[in-house]
Amino acid sequence: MLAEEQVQITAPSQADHFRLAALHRYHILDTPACEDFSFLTELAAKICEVPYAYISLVDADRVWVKSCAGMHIGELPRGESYCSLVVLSEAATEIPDLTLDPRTAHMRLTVNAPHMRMYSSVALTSSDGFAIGTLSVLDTKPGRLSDDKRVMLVKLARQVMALIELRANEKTLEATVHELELLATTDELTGLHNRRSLLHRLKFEVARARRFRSPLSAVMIDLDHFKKINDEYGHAVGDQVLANLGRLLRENVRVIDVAGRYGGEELCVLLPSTPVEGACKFAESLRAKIEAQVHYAGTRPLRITASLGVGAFNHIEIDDVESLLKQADAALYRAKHGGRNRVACGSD
Ligand SMILES: Nc1nc2c(ncn2[C@@H]2O[C@H](COP(=O)(O)OP(=O)(O)OP(=O)(O)O)[C@@H](O)[C@H]2O)c(=O)[nH]1
Repeated sequence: MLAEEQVQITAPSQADHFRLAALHRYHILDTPACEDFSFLTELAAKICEVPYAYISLVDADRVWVKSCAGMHIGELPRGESYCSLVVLSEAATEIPDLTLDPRTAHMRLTVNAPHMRMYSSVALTSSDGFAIGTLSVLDTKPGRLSDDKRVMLVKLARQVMALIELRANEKTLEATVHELELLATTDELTGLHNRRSLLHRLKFEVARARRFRSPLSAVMIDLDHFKKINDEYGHAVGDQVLANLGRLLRENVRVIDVAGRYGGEELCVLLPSTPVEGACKFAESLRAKIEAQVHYAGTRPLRITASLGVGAFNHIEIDDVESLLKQADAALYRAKHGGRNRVACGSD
C-alpha cells in the first residue's frame, strides 16, 4: 500500500511535468512494433541470461511497452510498474528479490504469474537529461546481474536511446520535407497549386489519360474587370478577393482534381477522367458560385463575376500538354468576348 502511494504521490510533480514534455517530444508512444527495438530487447535478455526483457516508456499515468522479449505486455498502470521507480530515481535500479521490497512486493507481475523475482534496469535518458523510460531485464529467480552484464545493459540502453533519437529525427525530417514540398508547390495567396506545380500535374495527368484512355478536361477561370476592384478598393481588397476565390475552388473540387493559379487573376482546374460535358457542367456551377460569393471592402459588400473556358481531350485524341490549355484559353477568350460572366466550352 505504502509503495503504491509513494509512486502515485510523486508522479505528478513539477519535475515529472518536464520529464513528460521530454518524452512526448520523441513521438514514440503508441507507435507500431519495430524490429530494431525488438532486436535490442532480445539481445538484452540474451546477454543478461534472463527469460524476460522490455523497453518501456513512462507516461503520465501508464507505462507503455515499446517492445518485450519472453512475454507480452502492452502497457501497465504506472503504480503497477517497476519502471516507475527507475524514472523517479533517474538511475539504474536493481531489485534482487521483488517480494522482499515493499515498493514492489504487491505489484501485479510479482504477485501473479509469471511471479517475477529479479528486476534490473537502466534508465533511458533523453538528450536534455530526463529519464523517459527504461531498458529492463527480469527473472523469475531472485538474484543479481554480474558487473559485466550490468555494463552491457548500460551500453544497450544507450543504443536504445540512440534509436529513439534517430526515429524522432527521421520523423522531423519527413515533416520538414513535406512542409517544404507544400511551400514549393502552393500559391501563398490562394492556397492553390502554383503555376509550376499546376503545369507539372498537367503533364502527369496527360500521361495518365493517354495510358488509361480516359478523358481529361481543363477549366480556365478569369475574373471579370478585376482591375476595377484593385483601382477602386486597393490591392489588399483585390488580394482578399483572390484568397476567397481560392478557398471557394478548394471547397468545390474533387480530391483528384487539381486547382491552381495559372497567372495573376487567372485560375485553372484540371479535371481528370472528366469528358467535356461534365467539365462544362462543373464550370457552369462554379461560375454561379463565384457570382454568388460576397466579398468585403471594409464593411462594404462586393461581388465579382468570372468568365470560364473549358478545354477537353477524349481518350482518342489526347494531344500534347499545351494544346489542352490552349483550347481552354481560346474558349475563355470567347466567353470574355461573348459578354463575360459565362462559360464557353471546347471548340464550339
Ligand atoms: N490584388 C491583386 N491583383 C492582381 C494580382 N494579380 C493580378 N492582379 C491584377 O489583375 C488585373 C487584371 O487586369 P486585366 O488583365 O485588365 O483584366 P480585368 O480587369 O480582369 O478585365 P477582364 O479580364 O477583361 O474582364 C490587373 O489589375 C492586375 O494588377 C494579385 O495577385 N493581386
